[in-house]
Amino acid sequence: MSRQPRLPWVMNDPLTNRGTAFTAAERDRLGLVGRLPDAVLTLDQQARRAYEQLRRQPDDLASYIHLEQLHDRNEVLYHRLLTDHLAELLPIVYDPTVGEAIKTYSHEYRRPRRVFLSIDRPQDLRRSFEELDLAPDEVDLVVVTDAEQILGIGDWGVHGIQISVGKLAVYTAAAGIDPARCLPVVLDVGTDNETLLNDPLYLGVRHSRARGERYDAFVAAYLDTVSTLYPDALLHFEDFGAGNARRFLEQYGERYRMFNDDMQGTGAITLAAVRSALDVTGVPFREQRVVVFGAGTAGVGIADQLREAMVRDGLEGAEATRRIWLVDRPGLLLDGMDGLRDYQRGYARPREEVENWRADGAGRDGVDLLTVVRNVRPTVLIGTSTVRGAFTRQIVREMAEHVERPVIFPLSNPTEKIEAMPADLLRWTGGKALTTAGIPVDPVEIDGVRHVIGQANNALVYPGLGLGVVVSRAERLTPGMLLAAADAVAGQVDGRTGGGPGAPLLPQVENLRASSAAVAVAVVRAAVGEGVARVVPDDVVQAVQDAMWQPEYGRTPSPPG
Ligand SMILES: NC(=O)C1=CN([C@@H]2O[C@H](COP(=O)(O)OP(=O)(O)OC[C@H]3O[C@@H](n4cnc5c(N)ncnc54)[C@H](O)[C@@H]3O)[C@@H](O)[C@H]2O)C=CC1
Ligand SMILES: CC(=O)C(=O)O
Ligand SMILES: [Mg+2]
Repeated sequence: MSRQPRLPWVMNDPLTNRGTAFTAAERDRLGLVGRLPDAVLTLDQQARRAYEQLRRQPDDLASYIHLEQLHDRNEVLYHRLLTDHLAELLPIVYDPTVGEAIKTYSHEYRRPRRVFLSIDRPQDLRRSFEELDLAPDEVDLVVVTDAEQILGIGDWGVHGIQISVGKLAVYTAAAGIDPARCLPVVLDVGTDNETLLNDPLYLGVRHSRARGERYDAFVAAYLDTVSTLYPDALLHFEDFGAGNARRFLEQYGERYRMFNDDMQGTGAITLAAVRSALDVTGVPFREQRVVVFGAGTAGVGIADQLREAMVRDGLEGAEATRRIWLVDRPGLLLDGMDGLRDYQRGYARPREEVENWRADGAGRDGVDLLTVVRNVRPTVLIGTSTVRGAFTRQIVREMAEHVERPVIFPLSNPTEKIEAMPADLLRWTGGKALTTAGIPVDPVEIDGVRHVIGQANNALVYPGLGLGVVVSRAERLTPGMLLAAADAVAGQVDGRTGGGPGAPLLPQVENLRASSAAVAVAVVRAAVGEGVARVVPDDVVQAVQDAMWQPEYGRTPSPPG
């Protein structure tokens, strides 16, 4: 006689489990008699208990682990908690704590979440999805990383699965993307992180990072497989290394419904924040001088979006490019420099430009950021370098000498990588700086004015963008849809003239659900306008509301088969 010692399927699957909220009738029907204590709790009561347990965790990493365990037990309850305490919990399940969690993944490992693809087992790629048993129309979103540049903390191999998980948690919490219709994926292609390779508990494939043809073929096979199996899904790329991110978007962006968050999402949120800042300064885009420190995936993605904004504001392409200066490890990027990456080349400055800067410190070893700021007199300074403290007091004061309201965005994540804390930027400029940061930071009081700092993190834009794609079933993600998303984010802010001194440049995380819905509406309209929508809702606002999944127990799950 066969025995079934395991818990019934319904409690093992976090998408169907309700724990103590199963009613007596459900317990009877689903084989749960005697499996649960007598009381039947409401979701509210469960959420209260879960929150109390969370509050007892000693630190952020412990809170992250606690929340992930809940995520693995009961998705509705997990998302209910996240939705109820969004501003408090986003920094735990996402940036910055997710960075800590990624570093310790092999040691803190409890349960796997979804799809691990090993470059050493390419024959398993298709099967790894097929055995999930999802129909072609049952997947809205697939977030994939190869973990080469996780946030600003570098190469973390298979640990990168948690950035895919974290990004998806935000999609659901912020924009109500149904968690049952999402897949987090890691392409485990090896790692160059020697700490991991030498750790006996490391869970990924134990060799250096595959590159070249083998790697490219694996990514191509991934794209072919997911787009065939799930033809409606948005294929989100996250935290690939500099170069690969852009290369894949350029190579495949026309063929697949693809989105690179670090380039396009970051570009869009930064554009929104600059737009809000310019509402305060009153100086148009075409007159900006932009210095980007850290010319990688995010930095050049931002440069591209700001350049486009200047073109829309009346400049020729070449004129707009001339208003952007990129600074990277060798200093200001100059024509003919050794090691210039192809995506940086278009922004490299003519060497003649810096000839007269020599006296200011532009030596043979390159032109450093201070010298660039002194000579360029930027109106906007962006940090995407991963270099903590790179925006020194001297550099910031120098910038503030030449411009009334310096716009300074230190965007590197997590906290240990930020170019300057907004509180310092405000102090050093007597409250004049218009600033945001990639991480959440507390308000700062300067001379009696309370400055609320918006979070310039792509999390403020990609959830709404994704929802817009889901609702419109757009064939592609177009530049017009990205621009609409940025405009919709900026439109949530009172242009500070309305908001008053110290008001944030971006919508507050507390309002993220409303803001994401507004972004989705704008994205659907843009998709329709550009002719890429496969669904054209009569009432876009209502269609977006209707599409937002709510963390509630719906119909009783029925047994499979
Ligand atoms: N706030 C947001 O929404 C986002 C923030 N980021 C942050 O931006 C940072 C960069 O990310 P990615 O662009 O993906 O990485 P990346 O590796 O593509 O780019 C980093 C760039 O900074 C340069 N760099 C490193 N050290 C430098 C130094 N000492 N001086 C000048 N340049 C230096 C590198 O050479 C590289 O070009 C990370 O901290 C990441 O968290 C990235 C995406 C979104
Ligand atoms: C926010 C984000 O995507 C990053 O830091 O990579
Ligand atoms: Mg990223």
